[in-house]
Amino acid sequence: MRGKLDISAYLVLGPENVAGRSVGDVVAAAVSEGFTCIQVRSKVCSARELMACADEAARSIARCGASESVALLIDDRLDVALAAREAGVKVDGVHVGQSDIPVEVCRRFLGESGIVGLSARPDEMLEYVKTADVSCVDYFGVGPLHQTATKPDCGLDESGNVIVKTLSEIEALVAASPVPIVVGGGVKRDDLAALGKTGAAGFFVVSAVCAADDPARAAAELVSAWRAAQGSRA
Ligand SMILES: Cc1ncc(COP(=O)(O)OP(=O)(O)O)c(N)n1
Ligand SMILES: Cc1nc(C(=O)O)sc1CCOP(=O)(O)O
Ligand SMILES: [Mg+2]
Repeated sequence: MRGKLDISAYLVLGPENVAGRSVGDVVAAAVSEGFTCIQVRSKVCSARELMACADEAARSIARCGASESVALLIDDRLDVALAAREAGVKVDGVHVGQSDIPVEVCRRFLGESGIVGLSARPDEMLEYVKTADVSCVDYFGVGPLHQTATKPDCGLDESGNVIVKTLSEIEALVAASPVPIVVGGGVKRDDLAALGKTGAAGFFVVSAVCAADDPARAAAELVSAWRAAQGSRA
């Protein structure tokens, strides 16, 4: 799976995001419409609840026949990823932030075939992307493109102001980064044409799919807009 990792259309979700639906149903809607990567992320679930969510997501991916092409990652929690694997759930890796388990430790426990995504440092991001040791990292998650209620603490500077990433900053990050970059934070369909031109490997969303009236339709529109953006590059 690591060699085939595709972060072009990346859904991040937990039970608090799905507006009364099930995580499994929203994952199925996204994967059946072409989403390529799923991350289970919850700031309210217990470890056991996260394991159950991962199981639900993995079953939906399997029902779509995509277990060998769509990666399933867990946000923050290497312990949950390993425990879920131990319980027979096909978890492919983790996405960690700067205050989570270090990427070297994630790599050691997940093995060479595991996937490790890392959020780039919000301060001095360009310098960080240029100089970080990426030997254990498969991609950088970068944001926010826009302020977002889904993660009110993202992009905050020392004074508590939200600093969003401009398209030219993203372009510079992509050019400087030795690993692919996926961009999120308030991303909607209308952002994708411009985002595609930055050279980012993909986009990640929570609410554009999870809060939509029709998640499958929203997912299909996002995938189609991203593909159109890729087609018009060059
Ligand atoms: C793909 C992707 N990119 C960035 C993040 C943010 O991760 P982090 O900075 O660890 O913040 P939390 O998601 O843990 O609040 C992400 N989860 N996924
Ligand atoms: C999990 C996450 N990380 C971000 C970052 O900028 O690092 S923004 C974000 C949440 C994105 O949710 P929505 O698509 O609903 O805005
Ligand atoms: Mg995190």
